[in-house]
Amino acid sequence: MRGVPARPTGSVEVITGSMFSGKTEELIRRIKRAILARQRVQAFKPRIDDRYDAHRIVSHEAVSVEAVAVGTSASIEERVLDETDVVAIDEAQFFDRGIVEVCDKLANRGLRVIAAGLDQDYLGRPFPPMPELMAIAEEVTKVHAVCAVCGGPASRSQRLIPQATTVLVGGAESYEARCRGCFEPRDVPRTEF
Ligand SMILES: Nc1ncnc2c1ncn2[C@@H]1O[C@H](COP(=O)(O)OP(=O)(O)O)[C@@H](O)[C@H]1O
Ligand SMILES: Cc1cn([C@H]2C[C@H](O)[C@@H](COP(=O)(O)O)O2)c(=O)[nH]c1=O
Ligand SMILES: [Zn+2]
Repeated sequence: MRGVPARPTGSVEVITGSMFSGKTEELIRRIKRAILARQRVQAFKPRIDDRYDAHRIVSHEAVSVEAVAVGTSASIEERVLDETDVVAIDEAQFFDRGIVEVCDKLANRGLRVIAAGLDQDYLGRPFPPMPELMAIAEEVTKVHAVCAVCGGPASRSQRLIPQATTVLVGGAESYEARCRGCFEPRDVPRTEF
């Protein structure tokens, strides 16, 4: 019987949630499983995120994998090799809007694209370009941290220092995970705005 012509089916998977929710751990888990399945994986991170290591994706628990740090979504597209099966991207919220089209194109070429990133900023607003990335994804996984105040499931990132720019790279010294009830989006002193 003549079957459907063999054509690799690509896809976009998004892993999202607040800070400390395990997005990077889940991304690394998927990367490791793909490598075990002998798939060729390329991992990328935004150059701006130099918190733990410039050339590795590193979780808050210090689990890490090798990655290429790039400045723009176009650099990801340029660097993807013909033989690559899986493209993994961490901190996708730090990329320009072009990341949506790049992920879409790669998936249309038959690649599996896995992108992890924050869904909300420190004020609880959708963090572009994550909403658009989630819209074009085949699969969205929302993970939760533990609320630093009440111990419930946390969906928000509470900024602890008075800085009112959307982008502020940092870890536990500047942010904690909070649930909806404990989140105080206006905790930053107004004079600092
Ligand atoms: N409030 C918290 N809730 C859950 N995990 C936390 C919390 N604070 C620190 N962690 C640690 O962070 C790890 C998750 O790190 P990571 O995958 O880098 O998260 P994300 O990428 O979502 O910021 C957890 O395994 C845990 O050890
Ligand atoms: C809420 C929020 C976070 N950031 C920064 C802080 C960290 O550098 C990353 C998130 O890292 P994680 O792997 O999810 O822990 O984003 C920011 O710049 N602006 C914000 O509003
Ligand atoms: Zn709470």
